[in-house]
Amino acid sequence: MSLALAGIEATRRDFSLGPLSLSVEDGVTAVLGPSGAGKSTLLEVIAGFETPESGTVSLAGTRIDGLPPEERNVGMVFQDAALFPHLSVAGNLRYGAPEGADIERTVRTLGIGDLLDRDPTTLSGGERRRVALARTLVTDPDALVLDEPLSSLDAPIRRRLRLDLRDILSGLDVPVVYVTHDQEEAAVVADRVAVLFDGTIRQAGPVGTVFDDPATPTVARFLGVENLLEGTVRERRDGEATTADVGGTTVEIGGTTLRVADRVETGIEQVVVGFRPTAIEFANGANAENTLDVEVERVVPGRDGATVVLAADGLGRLTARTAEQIATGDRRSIAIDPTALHIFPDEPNRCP
Ligand SMILES: Nc1ncnc2c1ncn2[C@@H]1O[C@H](COP(=O)(O)OP(=O)(O)OP(=O)(O)O)[C@@H](O)[C@H]1O
Repeated sequence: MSLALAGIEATRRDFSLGPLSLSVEDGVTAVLGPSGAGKSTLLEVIAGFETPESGTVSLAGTRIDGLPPEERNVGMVFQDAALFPHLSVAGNLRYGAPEGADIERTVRTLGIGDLLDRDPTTLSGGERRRVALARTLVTDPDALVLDEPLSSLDAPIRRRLRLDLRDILSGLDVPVVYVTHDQEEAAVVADRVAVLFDGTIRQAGPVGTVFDDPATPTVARFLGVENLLEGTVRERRDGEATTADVGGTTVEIGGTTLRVADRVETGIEQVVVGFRPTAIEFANGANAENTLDVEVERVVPGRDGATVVLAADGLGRLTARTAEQIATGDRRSIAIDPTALHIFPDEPNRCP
């Protein structure tokens, strides 16, 4: 089964979604984007609650965009996981389930057997999400869309449930569109990701590809590539891009040069170089590449080490993450692995 959107354009007062095309195969595709990007609007176009001005929505090759929501067989799980308060959990599951629905199997899959006699108002947030998902799954949908299904849950429950969701959703054999603004959640639950900004898809592909190789500085910044620096190409070198054989590109940024293992086409001079805070190492070895002297401006302790703001001559401020003992005012030497640097060649892709 595949779900395909082609040339979708929808307007909501001041907001325009699209033009947008997206193909979703069986398995989980996360739609990831900041608040107001149009993620919910996109789901509503798929489920039939929003009518686009142009474009088509097809399921298994058949157009469904002319059908009302109840005839599309697209299951939708809403953000607030609303259940019928006057029915028990079992009553909620039976309500709307088609003749012969395998409620028993869904109950087992979601591990909610103990909850069947409960009044929905007595459920915890996590339990309510499971029941809301179960209620949608018993309708045996041909496609499933979920709008931030784990929002407003406590972090530990969220972490546990997203692992469960991964197993449950990927076992369904239908296309699943999973909306979230949380990149970690997307990486755990989904196998593909589409990044939505200002109503358009900026990049779509396997989770690993999009996270490792963001297409533009805007996508990169959203995915945690916090250091983005504008520079000029000084040298292009062939050869294996390894530490032993210095291939790649040399970029000058404010009088400092950085070697990037990526290549840049001839003719492109102005680039943006990006790297994650974790790409910065506090160097001990003198022969590490891309070594810079920095001053520690700020240290913010965190769960996985500290986030550190560094002032680097010529480069401005950099953000690093480290478990090392470090204090404001320290002068340190850092090294940035050339293979951890991204290079964005296009002129319109300036630092966001
Ligand atoms: N019913 C509506 N009427 C008018 N404008 C709307 C309506 N629903 C959403 N919008 C606007 O459309 C834009 C996109 O909203 P949407 O809810 O799709 O974004 P989102 O990416 O899901 O955001 P969030 O992560 O905050 O839920 C926003 O600017 C919002 O204010």
